[in-house]
Formats: sequence, C-alpha cells, structure tokens
Amino acid sequence: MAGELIARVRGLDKRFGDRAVLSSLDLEIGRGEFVALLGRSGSGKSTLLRILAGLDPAVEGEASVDGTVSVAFQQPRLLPWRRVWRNVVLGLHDQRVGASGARVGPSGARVGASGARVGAARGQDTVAGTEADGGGRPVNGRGQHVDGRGQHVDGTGQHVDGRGQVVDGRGKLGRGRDRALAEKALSEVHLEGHADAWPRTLSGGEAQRVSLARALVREPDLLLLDEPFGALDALTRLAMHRLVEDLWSGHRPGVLLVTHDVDEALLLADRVLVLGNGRIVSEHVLRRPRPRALSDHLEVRTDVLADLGVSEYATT
Ligand SMILES: Nc1ncnc2c1ncn2[C@@H]1O[C@H](COP(=O)(O)OP(=O)(O)OP(=O)(O)O)[C@@H](O)[C@H]1O
Repeated sequence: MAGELIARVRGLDKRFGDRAVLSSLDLEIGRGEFVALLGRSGSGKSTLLRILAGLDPAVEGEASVDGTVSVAFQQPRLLPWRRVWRNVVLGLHDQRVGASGARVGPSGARVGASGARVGAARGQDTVAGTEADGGGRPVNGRGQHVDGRGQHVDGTGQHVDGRGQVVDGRGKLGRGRDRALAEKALSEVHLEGHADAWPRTLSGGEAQRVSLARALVREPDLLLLDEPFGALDALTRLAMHRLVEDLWSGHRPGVLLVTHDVDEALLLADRVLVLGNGRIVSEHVLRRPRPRALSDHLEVRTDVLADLGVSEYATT
C-alpha cells in the first residue's frame, strides 16, 4: 500500500507450544486506512491483533506501531463498579485494560500514554529536577520530566504521577478535564446523558458504544477492533456499522477490524485481508467512494469467500 504507515509487521512468528499460529507474516496499515482482517476460526486473527496492541509478545519478527493504539473487543469489558464516564476515561489512564492499549514506539518499545518516558516509581514520588533533557526541560535523577517543584510532568507539561497518569498540581486526578473528555466521547457515540449511568443498566449495543468511546477518547492513531459487533443483534450491528464509519470519517485513525462477517468487511474497509496458514494469503482493495450496496461488491465477495475456502457459497 502507498502512503505513510501507521503499523508495520515483518516476518512475524507466533507459536503456542508446538502450534505455529503465525509464520512469517507481513502486514502494513497506512495512516488513516481502514483494513478488515478475515480468516477462519482459529487462524490467528486475535493473536495478531493482540501482538499489535502490545498485549502479547511475538516469538520472532517485528510488529511496530508509530503512534497511540486503542483496542475494542467483542465484549465491552466495562468495569461494573465504575460509572459510564469513568469507564470511558480508563482509555486515558489505565494502560492495563485492553480497551486503552499502549503507545508503541517505532521500535516496538512501550512508552507512557502521554508519550513521555515514565518511570517505575509509584505514587507521588517527587524528586527535585536537577538535570535537563535534550530539549532543556528539567528531569530528575532518573531522567523523568519534572516541573519546578520536582513533580512529574509528561512531555506536554501536564502533571503525571509515577505511573504516567495525569493528575492536577496537587496530585489529584484531573477530574474536570476527564469528565469533559468523557462527555465529548459519549456524545460522539450518541450516548449523551448516560455519563452517570452504571454499566449494568446499559443494553448490549449501548455498552459496546461505551467501549468504542473508551477506545476513541485518547484519539488513537490506530484503532484495533476485535469482532466488536459479533455479539450484537442484526439491527444493532447495522447501526454500529454506520456509527463506526462516521467515527472513522471524523477522526481518521488507521483501523484493523477483525471480523467473521465478509459483508461487514466489504462495507467498511478500504482493504480486505484474508489470513490463512499463519500469513496473509490474499488482499482485496475496494474502490472508493465506499459503495452503499453489497451488490457493488459481488465479484470481490466471491473471491474473498473462495480465499476463505467457502467457495460452495460463492455463486449464491
Ligand atoms: N493463550 C493461548 N494459549 C494457547 N493457545 C492459544 C492462545 N491464544 C490462542 N491460542 C490458539 O491460537 C490459535 C489462534 O487463535 P486466535 O484466537 O488468534 O484465532 P482467531 O482467528 O481469532 O479465532 P476466532 O475467529 O475463532 O476468534 C487457536 O488455535 C487458539 O487455540
């Protein structure tokens, strides 16, 4: 593919015990490109996505993302003891939940959510800054950015705690800013007014929209979607397709959508990839503007189904 890359995978191998799941896999995703990944059950789609998200290590090869990554899964994975808006801002702060993912440098090395190097120190460890980094900003003895009072700051000057979480000058979570960001993200997924709801009060589709808001709140450069509509009924799925298309048009992240649904892939993606035998076995570039009707895609659809080994359906 042409243009600037947001993700690049080269010679990727992954095995679980004796079972080779990915072997010598190559993949590129352009900045702002929408890519769908199809493959038979067990072909390694989720495995590839987890490696790109920095959630699983590869055995061999390179998987790098040049920017921030967010992930949304088939199950919304909301924390039931947090109100909706607080679940959304987990996307900003908690890199341990898959929904937010990690920032992965060009080398594949993990750095903090803010992009600044963050230390392993816990809590409000405030070490006075006595040195400066290459840009003349003060750092403490461990090379962490600090303000004039020795409190940690990230690369943009925001206060962070020892784990890189954004806090105010007194070490409290930046609640007002978080709330505003959460409300903005919730309105983008048409959930205005649900900020203070508890997750258990949401329908499946609403919960999945919260999950999308959580993935989008940090404006990721790469959005990884692992069958995000798989558990939804057909009508809700259609509404979600439209929503994802709108969100993608508005923010233009690169997207890797893992799906079993050939038609969903054809409707949403710029490029459809088929995974088989541990690598990408075929690629189908879809023409623009994105067609509104599946009938515009019948030829590609036939080819994709054949690549998936379900050619008995290809003529229907
Ligand atoms: N943590 C693990 N330990 C052992 N085997 C694993 C692990 N994760 C995945 N696998 C195996 O790796 C293979 C690929 O799994 P993966 O979930 O990536 O497939 P998939 O294409 O996403 O499947 P599906 O479409 O059914 O979700 C499967 O055989 C699976 O059993």
